[in-house]
Amino acid sequence: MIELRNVSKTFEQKGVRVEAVKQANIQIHKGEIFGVIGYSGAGKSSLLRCINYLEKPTSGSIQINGVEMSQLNENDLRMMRRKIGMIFQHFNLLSSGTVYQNVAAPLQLAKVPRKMIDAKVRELLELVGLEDKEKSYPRQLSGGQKQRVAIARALANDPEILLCDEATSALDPQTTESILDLLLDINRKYEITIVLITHEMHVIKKICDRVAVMDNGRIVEQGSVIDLFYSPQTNTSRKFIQGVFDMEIPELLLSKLRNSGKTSLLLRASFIGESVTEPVLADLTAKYGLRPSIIYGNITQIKESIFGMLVLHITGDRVIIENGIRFLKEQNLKIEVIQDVE
Ligand SMILES: Nc1ncnc2c1ncn2[C@@H]1O[C@H](COP(=O)(O)OP(=O)(O)OP(=O)(O)O)[C@@H](O)[C@H]1O
Repeated sequence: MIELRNVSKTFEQKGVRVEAVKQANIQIHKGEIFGVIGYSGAGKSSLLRCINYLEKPTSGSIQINGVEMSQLNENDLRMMRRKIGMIFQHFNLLSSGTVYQNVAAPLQLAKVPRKMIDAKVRELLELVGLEDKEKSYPRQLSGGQKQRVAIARALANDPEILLCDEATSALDPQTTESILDLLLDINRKYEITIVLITHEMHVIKKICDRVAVMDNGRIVEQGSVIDLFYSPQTNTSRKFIQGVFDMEIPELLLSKLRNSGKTSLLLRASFIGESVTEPVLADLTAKYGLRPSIIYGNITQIKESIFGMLVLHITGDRVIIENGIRFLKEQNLKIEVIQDVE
């Protein structure tokens, strides 16, 4: 439903050209949560703002439900933007308005009758859990509550798409969790397509179905979140994953593992779903006489799937180890040799 084709955005300021987005190609399906992850300056905000034409792309095409955005006049664009809600890192609430007035504002702009506005505002405040705050001003609210008001406001015109610009970056971890739960809830209840940008893999892992990784203006990798964890193709992705699985092996341990004579390998075994690892390792011992030791292990939930990773140290005859690795791969484990520590 959202299609970006060869989208580029170049800024020019005082003779300096910055290519913020370079040739981006993305298709976002209706009802999914799509994340864009990248470090500061990667071009995420520029890309997101191109979707609703807050930034006009320098070149390329953006289509929403088959409508070419560059073909819309000002009025059509305004109507289209009503179908695209947006929330921001710093909430962007009207400080002089109450919670009620903030949520009602887009409905008033759209000239919705007062009675309908009232019913809608109450429904939205209930959805975001702020029924008792309608008379409060933004300054009287916590960060999490402000973001809830912003979400209610973004949903006022029943958008089909919600764009989230680092929506949880200013929040503490616990509040982040509750806002992500709310976004997930909204996505399921209303089947709203959500596009979010973040620099935190945790956010991607918790709620996104698919992800694009941005580096220096380019999309360097995209696909399902689980595939990204299972089989990252770029160093940028690997670094982001390391933020979730801090599996750097201490040098002190590596030097202890370096033994004499036998082949000594460090393997990373990744698995998805219910592949239970323990019997697999026990079978490896029973079948091949190999006795790997577990150096590191982690298991986590990626949206509705289970993803696990083990780092194993294995010693023995190289041919037997190779047979053992083949056996592990047959059990649906992804095996990578991280280091030959011989
Ligand atoms: N309006 C603008 N004028 C000039 N340069 C801009 C403008 N907006 C963004 N840029 C530049 O484009 C590049 C990408 O910025 P952008 O904000 O899109 O990245 P980002 O990944 O969202 O980073 P952050 O997470 O720090 O916001 C940066 O070099 C930035 O300085």
